[in-house]
Amino acid sequence: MKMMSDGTIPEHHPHCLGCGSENPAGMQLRTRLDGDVVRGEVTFDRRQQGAPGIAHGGAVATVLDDALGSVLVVLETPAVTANLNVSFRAPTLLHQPLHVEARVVERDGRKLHLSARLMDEQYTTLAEATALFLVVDVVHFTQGGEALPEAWSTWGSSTT
Ligand SMILES: CCCCCCCC(=O)SCCNC(=O)CCNC(=O)[C@H](O)C(C)(C)COP(=O)(O)OP(=O)(O)OC[C@H]1O[C@@H](n2cnc3c(N)ncnc32)[C@H](O)[C@@H]1OP(=O)(O)O
Repeated sequence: MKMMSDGTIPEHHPHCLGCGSENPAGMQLRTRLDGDVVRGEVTFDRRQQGAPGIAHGGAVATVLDDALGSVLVVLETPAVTANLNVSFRAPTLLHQPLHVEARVVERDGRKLHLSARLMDEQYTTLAEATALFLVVDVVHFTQGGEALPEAWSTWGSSTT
């Protein structure tokens, strides 16, 4: 389970490499690796609307969680969100190209402390998240009762 050779992270649901599913709620978050930081772009539309013309906070949180999930590709470590804290700093407008970034803050055994930010075109912060991800065995994902993508068969095998 790795990123593409050009540093991009496959455009479909980024932490579901090879599963073929789309981003949650139809959001087209595209991510790539820039050094140790996952960067991406997203534009919200009416499907993610909360107040008129403004993205729903849950949609904003979803994009941040999705970007955080992409960090797992960088770490080559299966993990899940245990805790996600989102601060909404300014309204996130629909139909505007936005920037997202996510990174590792600290790793402490199974605990991955990650952070992410959503910014407007001028890189003003709209929302930011801190998260605790916990490393799991890939078997965790079989609880849904569905077959896992072939690309996941070696996911986590290079980590302790
Ligand atoms: C590629 C596939 C997708 C990748 C994921 C993308 C992001 C997602 O959307 S994941 C979906 C949402 N998340 C989930 O469904 C997770 C559901 N929760 C679980 O399965 C479990 O609670 C799980 C695995 C997180 C933790 O369970 P478990 O492995 O038994 O850990 P547990 O023993 O309870 O806790 C381990 C440590 O973490 C701490 N911890 C656990 N949960 C939390 C929490 N919510 N907040 C703070 N600390 C926590 C515990 O206190 C403990 O700390 P310590 O070792 O210091 O005592």
